[in-house]
Amino acid sequence: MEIRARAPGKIILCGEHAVVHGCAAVAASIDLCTQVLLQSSQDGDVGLLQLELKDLNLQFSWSISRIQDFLPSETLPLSSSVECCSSDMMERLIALVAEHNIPEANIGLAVGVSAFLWLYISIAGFKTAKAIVTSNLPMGSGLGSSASFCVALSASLLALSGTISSASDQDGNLVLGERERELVNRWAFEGERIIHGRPSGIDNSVSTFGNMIMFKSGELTRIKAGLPLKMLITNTKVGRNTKALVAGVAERAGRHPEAMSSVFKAIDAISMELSTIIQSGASDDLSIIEKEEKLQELMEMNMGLLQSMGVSHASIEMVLQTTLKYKLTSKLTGAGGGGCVLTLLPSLLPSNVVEKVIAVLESHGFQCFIAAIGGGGVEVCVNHRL
Ligand SMILES: Nc1ncnc2c1ncn2[C@@H]1O[C@H](COP(=O)(O)OP(=O)(O)OP(=O)(O)O)[C@@H](O)[C@H]1O
Ligand SMILES: C[C@@](O)(CCO)CC(=O)[O-]
Ligand SMILES: [Mg+2]
Repeated sequence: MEIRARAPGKIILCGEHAVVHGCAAVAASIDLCTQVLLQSSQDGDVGLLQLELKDLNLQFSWSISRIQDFLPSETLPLSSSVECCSSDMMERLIALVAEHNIPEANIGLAVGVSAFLWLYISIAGFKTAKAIVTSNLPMGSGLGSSASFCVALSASLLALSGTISSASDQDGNLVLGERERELVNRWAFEGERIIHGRPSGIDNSVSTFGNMIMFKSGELTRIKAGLPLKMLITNTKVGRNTKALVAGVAERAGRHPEAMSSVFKAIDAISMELSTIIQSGASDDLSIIEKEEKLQELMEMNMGLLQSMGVSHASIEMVLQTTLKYKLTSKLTGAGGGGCVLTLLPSLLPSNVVEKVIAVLESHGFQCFIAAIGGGGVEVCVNHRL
């Protein structure tokens, strides 16, 4: 059997970090994704669990009996009853991953590989298989690489275990119902917990369900954009990790509880207003230009509040200043500390302005692209004949 799953990355239009503290945030899927190819019985590889990270040219392999010796197996696999990874289990997973020498430059991968092991064993049990992962999302850059990795893995493993087994459409993709997507999402959240420590769940939710969502206190509301949105994404290429940034904000909130709670509350109000504007249709009193101006103002306010949380970075400030010279508004997206920055491209902006701003940003060593926003969520395709 061969299973393919793909799950999109995301941008956060408003509300990152505050969403971890129960406030509203707005996110949309983008047309960059992580793909997992799961091959169940490999001739000659019986008794092995293999993971290949193709883009990084890295391979991991464990004998199933070694994993069984190492991990308490009484309750595994769990598949339809989602459980979180205990700290004891986490220590064992880290030890299993540490048996492979991950190059120092990729050391952040250790948590991703631990999440793979946890999802694999919890959902599929001790089956022989090989997972090949590819992604065109920049890793650790604010575009939800960790969530799309966990969502694509969870979906493929739930299909392998037979827990999700819907009919296929004409392209061979499983037609996933709401409950099946919900199960994928809950497992992906557990994977995100291993990578992030304290995720809000917004990244895995938008990757699972796609389109545009508002997310608050674990609740997802779908948003139908009435306004065409075009965003330039600038990758500063400054590496950072979401877990450390989220922990840093929590520490600041611990030191200044009243001030930080006001910051979070202001962001909540900005997210609500932003979602209302995005959803308003063409028949609304305000023209598209007026709406775009409001969005720019809200993005600017959100960015100011993110600065006050301590999650900006010199590279992000450089993008803000550069785009401002062209009267364009930008904000960081995702956890900040480097990573990616969004710039709203208003509908009447001449294309030569976009070209000029991209040229200046790229002259600083940044990488710019325009991603399509709001496509579908996770897709799974099962081929029983292989
Ligand atoms: N394709 C992948 N293969 C293996 N591990 C991955 C992959 N993509 C992401 N990861 C794991 O996720 C980590 C990056 O997650 P992190 O949350 O810090 O960044 P992000 O998800 O790209 O950004 P954000 O959370 O701000 O949207 C990597 O260090 C790795 O452990
Ligand atoms: C920084 C954060 O708010 C968004 C990361 O994309 C973390 C989270 O919500 O899990
Ligand atoms: Mg992440």
